Amino acid sequence: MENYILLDKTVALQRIKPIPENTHKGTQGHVMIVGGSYGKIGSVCLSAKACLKAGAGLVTAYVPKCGYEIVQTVVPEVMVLTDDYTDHITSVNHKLTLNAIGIGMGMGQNADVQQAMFHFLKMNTVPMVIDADGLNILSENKEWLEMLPKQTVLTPHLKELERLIGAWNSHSEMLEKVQSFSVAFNVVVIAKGAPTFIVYKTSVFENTTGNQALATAGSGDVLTGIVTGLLAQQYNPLDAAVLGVYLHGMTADIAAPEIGYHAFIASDIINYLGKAFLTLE
Ligand SMILES: NC(=O)C1=CN([C@@H]2O[C@H](COP(=O)(O)OP(=O)(O)OC[C@H]3O[C@@H](n4cnc5c(N)ncnc54)[C@H](O)[C@@H]3O)[C@@H](O)[C@H]2O)[C@@H](O)CC1
Ligand SMILES: Nc1ncnc2c1ncn2[C@@H]1O[C@H](COP(=O)(O)OP(=O)(O)O)[C@@H](O)[C@H]1O
Ligand SMILES: [Mg+2]
Repeated sequence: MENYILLDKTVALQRIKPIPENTHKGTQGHVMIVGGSYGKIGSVCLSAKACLKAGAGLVTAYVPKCGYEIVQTVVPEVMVLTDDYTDHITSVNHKLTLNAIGIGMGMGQNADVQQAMFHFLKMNTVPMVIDADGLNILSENKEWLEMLPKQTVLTPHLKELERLIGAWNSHSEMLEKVQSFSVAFNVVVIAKGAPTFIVYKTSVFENTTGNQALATAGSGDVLTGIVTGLLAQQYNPLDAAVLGVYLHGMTADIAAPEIGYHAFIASDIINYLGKAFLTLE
């Protein structure tokens, strides 16, 4: 296949940038992570913390009211804005100047949430990563895909991908369908699995890091936080996706000989992220 690239250390090294010595939190990028609903605020905590650990300067979580104390307690470094409603998001109102937005994890898909997503997409021009229920809502309303800012990053696992592009009969057909989808809507697609593929138009990157330790709740939420954090630091969307996937997988590769596959949880991806970055120093 044309433009088929194995995403290894060499490819990652070509894309990583050093953090300037004289930078400050205001220039490291401000991210808003939008998501959560009653019982699924943890997904936002994981995403927001991962985003900070990927180097973002400021992170604000936008959650329903029930998430306020949870996020403030679990991740004190993260600022919190709340929706007017208690259990789920009904609108995305903010006056922040943002560099990137990650949206969808734990958000649910009821009618209020879908309306909030529609009005948000109609006005938003900030670079975006869309995950989980954000993707499921787009699958239910495919005409909304036209509203996405160019090179929006979508992070479906294979089930979410099927909802978005329809079923496929072979691996090569899946990649062809993702490529056509990427061209049609000018989006970067992270097709998550074992392995993960990053597709932008005709380019396909096959990731070489990661292992079965990542098969654990919240590991995708963490990936969304990492990619959004990189996007806010002025990586272009494809580079943010490529580097984010590589580093996310690397955490599990570093952890495997130390703690094995069973006990590794999504918070460990966050804990090992520093060591993963160090492999690219
Ligand atoms: N602590 C939390 O608050 C958590 C919240 N989460 C949220 O829970 C909501 C539901 O997410 P789910 O992903 O479980 O729901 P989905 O219904 O989208 O996906 C799960 C289903 O897809 C199937 N599937 C097939 N191939 C798969 C693949 N390669 N990877 C994953 N699943 C595959 C699974 O077997 C399962 O039936 C999302 O909003 C998500 O963000 C989850 O991220 C888990 C942690
Ligand atoms: N066996 C595996 N090998 C490598 N990576 C895996 C494996 N299982 C899961 N992953 C990775 O873990 C993440 C799971 O994402 P997702 O299904 O969205 O989780 P969640 O919604 O619970 O956060 C993806 O990045 C996926 O590539
Ligand atoms: Mg997920």
